[in-house]
Amino acid sequence: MGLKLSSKKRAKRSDLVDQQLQKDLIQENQTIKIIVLGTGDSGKSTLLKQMRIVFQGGLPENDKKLYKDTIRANIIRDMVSLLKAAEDLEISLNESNKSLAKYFYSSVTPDSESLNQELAFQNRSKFQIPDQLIFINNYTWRVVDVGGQRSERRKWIHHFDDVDVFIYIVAISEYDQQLFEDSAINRMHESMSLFNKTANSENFKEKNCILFFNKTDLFQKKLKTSPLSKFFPDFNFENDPQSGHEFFKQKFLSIGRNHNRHIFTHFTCAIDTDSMKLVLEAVNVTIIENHLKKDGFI
Ligand SMILES: Nc1nc2c(ncn2[C@@H]2O[C@H](COP(=O)(O)OP(=O)(O)OP(=O)(O)O)[C@@H](O)[C@H]2O)c(=O)[nH]1
Ligand SMILES: [Mg+2]
Repeated sequence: MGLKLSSKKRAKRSDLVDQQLQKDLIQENQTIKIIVLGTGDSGKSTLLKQMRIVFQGGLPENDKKLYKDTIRANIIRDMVSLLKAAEDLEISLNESNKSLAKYFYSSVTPDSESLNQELAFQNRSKFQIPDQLIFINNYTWRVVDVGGQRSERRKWIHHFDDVDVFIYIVAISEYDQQLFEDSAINRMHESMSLFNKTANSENFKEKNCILFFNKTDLFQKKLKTSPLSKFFPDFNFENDPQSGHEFFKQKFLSIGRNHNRHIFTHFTCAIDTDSMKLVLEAVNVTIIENHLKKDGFI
């Protein structure tokens, strides 16, 4: 039959299929799926931006444009809030402020907004690109960045399959703040309870974890006026950053520690690219070692 391949052709085709399968396997082996979790505002998306700056040499032009529009929209929205508050509090504006006010009010009419600006007024999570690729030498990090507020967390489960590395971010400066979603709840308590739920869940309980204590810059500043013991009465140490770091590190380690995994900790200021470069290089080593161990290479 004409449709039958000669045995030589069949062998060649089979070789090609084998080669492709091998290529796919290598490609697959070298893709590392990383999920970044933590409560709202802890710094997850900022960490991802720094990963792209440090390992990819910057952000793509399209993203920059989107951020520019978002920043502009946020400024306008916040100015309008301030102006409305001034009105409510009967604070009178001088002439130059009045013309500025007119400009800001007119900027929020629907027909004067670009599509991006309009989008910027919606929930910030809509701007998050949940799944981003970062190329580092022979490896591809597939980094999943989710929204951390309570309403966003129900979507997390869709990203839990095949996770290789679990990063959890705590905003250490939030020890004296209440949740945006529920003003009766302390943000640090929320973060500890969320860490308990996720780190000890079926999906992650045997996975190594990289734990970031972020916003150390704000933590340092805040301690001067907002004593830690006021919010955590079991903090019986000097009210200084080092003691505070150690205190929260032990709290989180005691929540997540078990015999099947390591928890690697880092204290970070995610908005500082120079310091994040060093942290992310250390994280890269941890991630590669983790990957090689999983595949039985070391
Ligand atoms: N001062 C300071 N600000 C930070 C730091 N890390 C992040 N931020 C700021 O904190 C805000 C929230 O950061 P995001 O990265 O958007 O937080 P997120 O965890 O992605 O928040 P959601 O997506 O809402 O869950 C942003 O304005 C960041 O610039 C830090 O280490 N220090
Ligand atoms: Mg985010």
